[in-house]
Amino acid sequence: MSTANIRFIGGGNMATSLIAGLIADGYEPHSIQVSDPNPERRHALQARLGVRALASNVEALDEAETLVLCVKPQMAASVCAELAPFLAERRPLIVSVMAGVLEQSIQRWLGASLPIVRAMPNTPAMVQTGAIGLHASPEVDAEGRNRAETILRAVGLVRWVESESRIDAVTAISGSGPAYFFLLMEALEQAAIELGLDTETARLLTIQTALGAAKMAMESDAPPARLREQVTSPGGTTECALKVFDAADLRALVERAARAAHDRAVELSQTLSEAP
Ligand SMILES: NC(=O)C1=CN([C@@H]2O[C@H](COP(=O)(O)OP(=O)(O)OC[C@H]3O[C@@H](n4cnc5c(N)ncnc54)[C@H](O)[C@@H]3O)[C@@H](O)[C@H]2O)C=CC1
Ligand SMILES: O=C(O)[C@@H]1CCC=N1
Repeated sequence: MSTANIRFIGGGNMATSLIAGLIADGYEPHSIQVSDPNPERRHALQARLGVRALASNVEALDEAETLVLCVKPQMAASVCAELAPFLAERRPLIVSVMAGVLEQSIQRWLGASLPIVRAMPNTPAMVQTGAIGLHASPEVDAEGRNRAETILRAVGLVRWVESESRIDAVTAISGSGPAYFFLLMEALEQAAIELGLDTETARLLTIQTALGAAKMAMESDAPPARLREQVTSPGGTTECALKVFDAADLRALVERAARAAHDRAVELSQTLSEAP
């Protein structure tokens, strides 16, 4: 099995991030095809990334070895029903990045127990710094697991999870996670402006600080708590700021936010598994 001929159904934000990351890793644009009903999306994908973008999902399947489902969860049932007659014989490996869509639901809509890998990537895949959780249905053989892992590893760090339900936890942490960090960046940038820095300086210092903290956390043997302590001089400035976060119980707030994302993924799984 090769990783060649990857087909994407749905060419929105997540597909664009994955395709951009794959091309940056050396995948040939002509080995990738994508379908999307939105002509602007198709134009952007073709112009920016050089991949073939089609209006028809069925036409995009042409010579598919790996099929990546990148539509919104609410579109999953109708898209699978449309593709079903064209997949049963070919049996490509199906990779679904859809949040809250169960492997069994996809198989039911496709009318066949095709091999499904659920992947939960995030948009930093675009810059090959994605964080990706994977789970394989029992139909996926070693080659299929290897292929999915090879494709996703091209765009970031990959971790397999043992049970499918853990994909909902991955969704809440790394799938949605970039938005949490972007929110913090927005807030810090705004605070910098309030404190008198010009807009460009506020943005650059904020982004570089986030990058530096992430790089240090990744490269250091010390856990984040220790790295935080190294910044926090007794009686100094950081201590004052952290006291404000503690008073608002930031940790509990973060846990509640992650749980809300997780619970929404579970809710989607349940609702969509009951869809006809
Ligand atoms: N955006 C993110 O950070 C992440 C998204 N995901 C998952 O990726 C999937 C896509 O999300 P986004 O890319 O953010 O959404 P999006 O709205 O940017 O992209 C969805 C694309 O599907 C297209 N589409 C609509 N109907 C279609 C059809 N019948 N056939 C083919 N394409 C169709 C739309 O035109 C749109 O371009 C979702 O299931 C989401 O749960 C997973 C991880 C992270
Ligand atoms: O917000 C969402 O539902 C998708 C899944 C993870 C990130 N974006």
